[in-house]
Amino acid sequence: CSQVTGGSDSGGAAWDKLIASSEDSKDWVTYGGTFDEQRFSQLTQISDQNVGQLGLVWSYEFDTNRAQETTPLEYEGVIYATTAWSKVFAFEAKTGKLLWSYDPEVPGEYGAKGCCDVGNRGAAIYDGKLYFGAFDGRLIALDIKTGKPVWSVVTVDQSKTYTITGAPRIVKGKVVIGNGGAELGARGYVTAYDAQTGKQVWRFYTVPGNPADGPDNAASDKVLAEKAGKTWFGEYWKTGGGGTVWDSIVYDRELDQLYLGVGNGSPWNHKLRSEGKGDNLFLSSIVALDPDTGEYRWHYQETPGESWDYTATQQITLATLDIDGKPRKVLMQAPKNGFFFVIDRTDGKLISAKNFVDVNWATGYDLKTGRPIENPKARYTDGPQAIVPGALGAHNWQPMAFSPKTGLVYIPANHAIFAYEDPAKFEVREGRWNLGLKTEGTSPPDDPKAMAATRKLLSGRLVAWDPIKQQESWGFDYGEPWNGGLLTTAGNLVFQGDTKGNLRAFAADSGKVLWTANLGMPIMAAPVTFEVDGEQYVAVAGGYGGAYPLTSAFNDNPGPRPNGRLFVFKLNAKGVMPKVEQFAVAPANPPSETFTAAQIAHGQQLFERDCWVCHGPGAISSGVVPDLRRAGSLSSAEVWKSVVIDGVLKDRGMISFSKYLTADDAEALRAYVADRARILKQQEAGAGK
Ligand SMILES: O=C(O)c1cc(C(=O)O)c2c(n1)C(=O)C(=O)c1cc(C(=O)O)[nH]c1-2
Ligand SMILES: [Ca+2]
Repeated sequence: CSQVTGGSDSGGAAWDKLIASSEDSKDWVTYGGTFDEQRFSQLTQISDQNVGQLGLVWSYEFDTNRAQETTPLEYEGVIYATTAWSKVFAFEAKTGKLLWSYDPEVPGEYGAKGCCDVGNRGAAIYDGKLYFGAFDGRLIALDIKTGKPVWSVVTVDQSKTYTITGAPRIVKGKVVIGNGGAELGARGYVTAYDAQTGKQVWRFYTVPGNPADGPDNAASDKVLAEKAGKTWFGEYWKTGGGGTVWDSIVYDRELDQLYLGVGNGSPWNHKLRSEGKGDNLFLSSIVALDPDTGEYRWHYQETPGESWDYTATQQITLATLDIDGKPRKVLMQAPKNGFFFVIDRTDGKLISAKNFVDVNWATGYDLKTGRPIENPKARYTDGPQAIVPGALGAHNWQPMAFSPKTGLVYIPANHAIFAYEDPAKFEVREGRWNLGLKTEGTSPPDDPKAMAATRKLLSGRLVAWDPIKQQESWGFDYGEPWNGGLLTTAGNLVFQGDTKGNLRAFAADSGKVLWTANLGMPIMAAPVTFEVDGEQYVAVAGGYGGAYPLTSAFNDNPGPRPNGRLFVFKLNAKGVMPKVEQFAVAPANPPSETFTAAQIAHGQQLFERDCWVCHGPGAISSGVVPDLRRAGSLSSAEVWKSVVIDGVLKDRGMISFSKYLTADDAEALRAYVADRARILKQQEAGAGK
């Protein structure tokens, strides 16, 4: 195995400078560390011999307790970190001194447009500027020295439910950015802008639009007309079709090619999206483009006719692997659907695919056709099905890492099942979730024994995967899914954080745990490493949120959550871990009044339609947003209505639902949550609390 190096890039002096610093492991200048997104550092000062002496240099408390997903960048002694709500901070790496910060002031109500919290995964550095996407769809360029805005463009139709959570990528003088929104209804695309001016260069739509509207006048017109259009049926455009590129965008310098990781269908349910017919290109695909023009080169579709939120947006890693005695230029991906893909990046042909976790939707891949061999029941067309991996994915946005030294890929894997069922009726609800699934009647059971049995089906694992043999080399188990992203180094190390706040260093070859520090809060983000003045540092952001905490009733800690923090380590540093405030959990707060059974039942139906996606199934929250069973507002019909109908908390993301709910509906919701609070109170009393 070897790193991807060389290539004949022609992007001018600034581009050459970025390439040079990306290849020098001293700085961490791109999202994935290098252009090949291996998240492998050549630095060896911190190694398997001395990692036990790693200590805290400094930490910095951010001003938000929402999802912290950032991969910080480090360039010439300065760390640049993004936070939830798309804020940016610049620190002197050695001391933690804040040099500047920038808040794009994303309107709080925009939070309700996100499927999966208001996180931001990172920024891009180029030619004296720092580029990042704001949650409300803006792409912003800051002066890297001062943090002052240089230009800003709106990349989406802000009247719709588009969001940006992913990092922009730099390609030869252009900034490329995608967007998210396919749970609510979106048509995916990426856009390239001139890095100097913010002027649009090209746009590529990943799925066809409404044929009645004619071509888009975009780089994708030809391939959508000639190839993709034929694979769609019905009135898919009513919900946009999906295919959002919300995370991975990778530039291949050897082949001068851009790869997009394309997302799930909108709605999820293939039957409702496309009459159950057709592959629906380019959903759940990796698409290769000409980076100069945005024109299509090839694609490989991982999940044809996607129906489970199986995105192919997950990290795309480039490498050269020796396969059957021949060096092959490959890309590797461990997408949501649970199979590890090795793909020839010269032509998009599937080389191998093997499941890296338990899966039941398919038994394998036919290497001749490149298609999955599906379990005939997986499409839930004849009744509900419990499918694994579920919508959370066997692997989500948490970055994986590849060490050319060990030849292993380190995957932060989830084991999480999901029940899919056709709805009785599907009506598009503009601005809200449009999955095309039955969500009513899917709340978790109250019986603690049944809850415990379900909880057992959820776990996580660090999988050290051999991509040539397509088998696990070693693994490390976690009791919960949603653990942190990965970093690997030439010092034979792998770093990963977990949901319990433990940051560990493992021996990259054997998996032996060599060092652990507890940061006092869950860690989802990936660590990075860099060198300043001859000393190697490791940095990672702590903080919880994102898709799993919001939509799961099985979080081990109901919150409220402390603010996220950036932590920086080096050898022999003696900094004391900050005392992270652990908030007391408020007791259940059922109001004394009684509600009718009809009210409660109606409220449950509405909750299971509109509320669970943030406040948790059965109103059991992760504490990332409030646990309503414990909320003060529950005691007062008036206060409750002021929130749900009048939108008094819209600046915190809790918009007015007056478009979707009447005042009577809001009161029914209060009745349901009150009932949930009453049950929680009984459980608390039973537990002697
Ligand atoms: O379909 C989409 O457009 C879209 C967007 C995003 C996003 O932008 O964060 C996520 C997802 N899907 C998704 O399926 C998912 O599991 C997910 C997790 C997260 C997160 O930040 O924790 N975002 C997203
Ligand atoms: Ca999605």
